[in-house]
Amino acid sequence: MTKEQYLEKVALANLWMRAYYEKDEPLASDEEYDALIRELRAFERENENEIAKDSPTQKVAPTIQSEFKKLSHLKPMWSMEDVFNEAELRAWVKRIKNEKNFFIEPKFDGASLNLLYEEGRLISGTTRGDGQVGEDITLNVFEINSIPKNISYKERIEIRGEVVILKEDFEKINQKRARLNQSLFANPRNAASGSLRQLDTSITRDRNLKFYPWGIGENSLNFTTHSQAMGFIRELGFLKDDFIKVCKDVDEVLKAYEELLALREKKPMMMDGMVVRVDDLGLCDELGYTVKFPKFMVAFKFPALEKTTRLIGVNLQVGRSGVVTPVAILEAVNLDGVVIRSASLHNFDEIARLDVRINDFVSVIRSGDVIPKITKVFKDRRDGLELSIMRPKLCPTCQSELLDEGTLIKCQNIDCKDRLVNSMIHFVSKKCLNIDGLGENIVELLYQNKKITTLESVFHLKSSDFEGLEGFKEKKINNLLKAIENAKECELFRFITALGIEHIGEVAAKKLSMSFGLQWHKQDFQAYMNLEGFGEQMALSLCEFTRVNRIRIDEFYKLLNLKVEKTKIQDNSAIFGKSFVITGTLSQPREEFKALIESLGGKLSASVSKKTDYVLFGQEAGSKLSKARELGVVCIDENAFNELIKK
Ligand SMILES: NC(=O)c1ccc[n+]([C@@H]2O[C@H](COP(=O)([O-])OP(=O)(O)OC[C@H]3O[C@@H](n4cnc5c(N)ncnc54)[C@H](O)[C@@H]3O)[C@@H](O)[C@H]2O)c1
Ligand SMILES: [Zn+2]
Repeated sequence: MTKEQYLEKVALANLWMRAYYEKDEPLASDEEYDALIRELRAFERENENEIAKDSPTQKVAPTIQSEFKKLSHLKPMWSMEDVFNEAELRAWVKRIKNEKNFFIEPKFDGASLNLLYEEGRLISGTTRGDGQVGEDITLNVFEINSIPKNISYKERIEIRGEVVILKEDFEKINQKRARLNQSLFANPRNAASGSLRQLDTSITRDRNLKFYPWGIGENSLNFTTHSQAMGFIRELGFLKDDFIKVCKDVDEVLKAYEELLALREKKPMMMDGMVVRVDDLGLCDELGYTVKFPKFMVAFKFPALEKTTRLIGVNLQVGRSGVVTPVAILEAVNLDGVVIRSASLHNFDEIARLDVRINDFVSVIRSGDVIPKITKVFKDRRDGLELSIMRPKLCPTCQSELLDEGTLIKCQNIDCKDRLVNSMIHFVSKKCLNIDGLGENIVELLYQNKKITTLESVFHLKSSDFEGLEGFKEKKINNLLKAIENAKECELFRFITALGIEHIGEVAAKKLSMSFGLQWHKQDFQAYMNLEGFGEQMALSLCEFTRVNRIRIDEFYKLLNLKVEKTKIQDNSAIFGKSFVITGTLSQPREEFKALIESLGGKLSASVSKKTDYVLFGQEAGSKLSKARELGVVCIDENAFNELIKK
């Protein structure tokens, strides 16, 4: 590398650092950034006199420009040296000339936070910043529940730790940001940092952040080991992870690493490695610091779960409802042992929002979910060879014209092969008719051989249909036919779920089955609307589906012998057949009143109309009660209700 190339790379690394620390919007994946830093270090080792003053290797982080007031730390904060394998860990051990008593704990992937307590009161909270000066985010810090505002220790002390976001919350926040057309957080770390470094404290409150202490700055404690000191700190009311211990030698550290790595999927927050540090504080002092990190500790990194790859194409999949879903085809990339070749793009609006094109470099992450996601498109790396992803006009399977509804694009041909096959796969799946032995591949095979053509045809399958099909021996055929026979006797709600009606999942199917039994498909809009938890979309979808399929469902019944569990209803009660609306806060959860009313043959509905018989109201009842009074509906409180049902 020439000096010029070196300086260019320093500038690029600084640009990436700024985007990462200042905007929480990385321009590269960690892997790429780390590779760049390794190149810089290699040059700097060979050319000690040429090291650029502003090289990222010479500072914890750049001085952050933001809208926050700046606050100096009493004691500096540091970055941490990485080791990636046993050899590098052992090399570090050799360098520090210490082979025993290592404190280890998870390295959560979040944002560092420095808390200052005086006289037992939380005074301020600051980000790490450039290590000397951080951003004053005290107001936001007060919104984090796991940070005690008062502690029993009265001396002045700086407590440092990691603010993390849970994986499930990360997914939820990104889903919400996608809906609001905002850029996604690339990873939970950026999300945690972004949630702390913003001016609206209510956002911080809503994000359910957690704080885990890992260190102490300014203090006048008198402990001889880090483990003792942190034990004391945690007792002041901070969160504690289970996986914290002192290992007596390097072998134990290596064992702990394997154990912690095995816990990675299970932990509710992201970990990017295990922190290993010298436990003896006297020795730590002796070892001291470089310009960038303590010499007495390292981050023993885990394999990356987020990487940069290239989008090389888009596949279109037609689901059972006809919705066409674009799936990104990626240049294969290994995320912690799993080779990723595709990622869902959800829909065409998502593609437009990300402005992702074929040949783009993208960042993919596997967080809590199994399905990898594209969180970033690196637009500044485009070279002009990118191709736009077009909204399709024709169904990729049956070539019929697609209906473009905006967010969703649908194939409307009900005989479209993919629609049929996917409907059948759903129909026989575990949550639906649960026909063991009819997996995806077999459904495809039977469809291709024209043995099943409609949902009904599954029930007409006979031994001879399997003749000549690969892999089907007598026993397998008999088992499958037996499973189909059994499925005929399944519960009604499974059958309703199996039909795959839009917006009607298992819970709604149960409700329909409980409320209307076998007549569930002969109700009107208002009857569906009156069901607890049913909204307009669901009711409309049911009306539309049953209008078209009413006779078909009756024909189905002739083939099947469905079990109906209807709520046992007391038909002689005083409220039999009466309709109720509940409003306000009652002495018991609403669910209990609902169950009681339903068991006595009463009906519940969500809104008040002239047809409502009773409004049961509790504390702080609002507009529903006033509307009921206006309409002259009988309004009763809990006491009156109890009297009524006694009759
Ligand atoms: N993608 C990019 O463009 C880009 C840019 C800059 C940095 N980065 C990434 O950031 C990382 C380097 O950042 P860094 O210098 O802030 O270091 P770091 O995040 O790797 O390590 C230091 C930090 O670890 C945290 N930490 C978590 N658990 C800890 C524990 N138990 N004890 C002590 N500290 C703990 C602390 O907040 C501390 O500040 C690298 O992974 C790098 O790839 C990426
Ligand atoms: Zn089609």
